Amino acid sequence: MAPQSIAVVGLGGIGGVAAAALHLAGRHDVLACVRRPPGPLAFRHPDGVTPVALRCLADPAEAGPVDWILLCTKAQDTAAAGAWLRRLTGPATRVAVLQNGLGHAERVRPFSGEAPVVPVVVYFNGERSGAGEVQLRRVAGHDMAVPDDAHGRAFAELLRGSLLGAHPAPDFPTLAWRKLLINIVANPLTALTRQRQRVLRRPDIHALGLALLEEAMAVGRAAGAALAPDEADRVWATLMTFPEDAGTSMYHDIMAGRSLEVEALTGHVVALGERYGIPTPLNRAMLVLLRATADGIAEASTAR
Ligand SMILES: NC(=O)C1=CN([C@@H]2O[C@H](COP(=O)(O)OP(=O)(O)OC[C@H]3O[C@@H](n4cnc5c(N)ncnc54)[C@H](OP(=O)(O)O)[C@@H]3O)[C@@H](O)[C@H]2O)C=CC1
Ligand SMILES: CC(C)(CO)C(=O)C(=O)O
Repeated sequence: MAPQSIAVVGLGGIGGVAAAALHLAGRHDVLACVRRPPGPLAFRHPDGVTPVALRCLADPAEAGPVDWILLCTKAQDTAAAGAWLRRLTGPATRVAVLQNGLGHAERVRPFSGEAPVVPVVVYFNGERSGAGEVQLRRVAGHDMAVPDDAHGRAFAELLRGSLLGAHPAPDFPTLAWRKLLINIVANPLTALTRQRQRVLRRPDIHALGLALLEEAMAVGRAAGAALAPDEADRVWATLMTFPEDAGTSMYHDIMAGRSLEVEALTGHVVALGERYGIPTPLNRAMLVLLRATADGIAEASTAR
């Protein structure tokens, strides 16, 4: 693959790790599109800590079309990043969406038009600290999964030689559902308890998590995902392989008083449950708590 121009939109946990890894690999021209230019960044990864000096733009009006856009904002911030997507998209642009949830292409099409979209299931854990550090925590298995088509394979090739890899997966829709299952338990349970993933080791949280998963799995199966009969146990076993000192993206948001990615995760499962006539009372209860918490955060930030 010839050197590509890559714009990473959103330099948080995931965007920070992706931009740093691609920049360090040195094969491509990486630009970070941010709201506020960050100071110097230190990239903490399994092999050590490396300083990275990323080229940054803070004004979409200064951006032009690139080969690849990596959209790394929260799902609810996609529209706010629309000005970046419009300016960065040209006839040869592909958009990789590194966001949790489903429906990646539908979220970005209003802003990137006909550009091919690569939905990316992200498995690695990324954390951006206020101290100018971005940290990659690896999990067992692949860092990311993409559809096994020409654009997905091109995304995997883009990352070749970097600290991150993407696996082109023929059963991508089921993998995306499996990831959503992880997110409808790990994210709300860490955020609402304000504890990192260690809290998932509690037997009472385990029991609640399995019950949330059983409801969501019924919805996933109705939506066509090929989930195993013992999928809930498998999801929990996967969660137990994650570092217990890792947070989740929603945990970091609640601790920092930022908006919460509620509707794309628990909200989506509850909405699909309604569509298919599948009851999801426990997820609905989580949704009420998450929405009330998110509203409280918004009110507190307006009052400041
Ligand atoms: N963190 C993780 O370990 C994982 C996260 N994910 C998913 O990846 C996605 C990204 O999550 P994560 O990296 O944790 O989120 P973060 O909140 O850490 O980062 C999101 C970034 O987007 C930026 N942003 C928001 N709006 C705009 C805008 N209009 N223009 C430019 N930048 C903008 C924010 O900027 P600012 O700094 O100014 O607020 C922030 O830096 C989410 O969908 C999440 O669920 C998936 C797997 C793991
Ligand atoms: C896998 C997990 C729970 C942790 O990285 C995640 O997807 C997130 O934090 O949003």
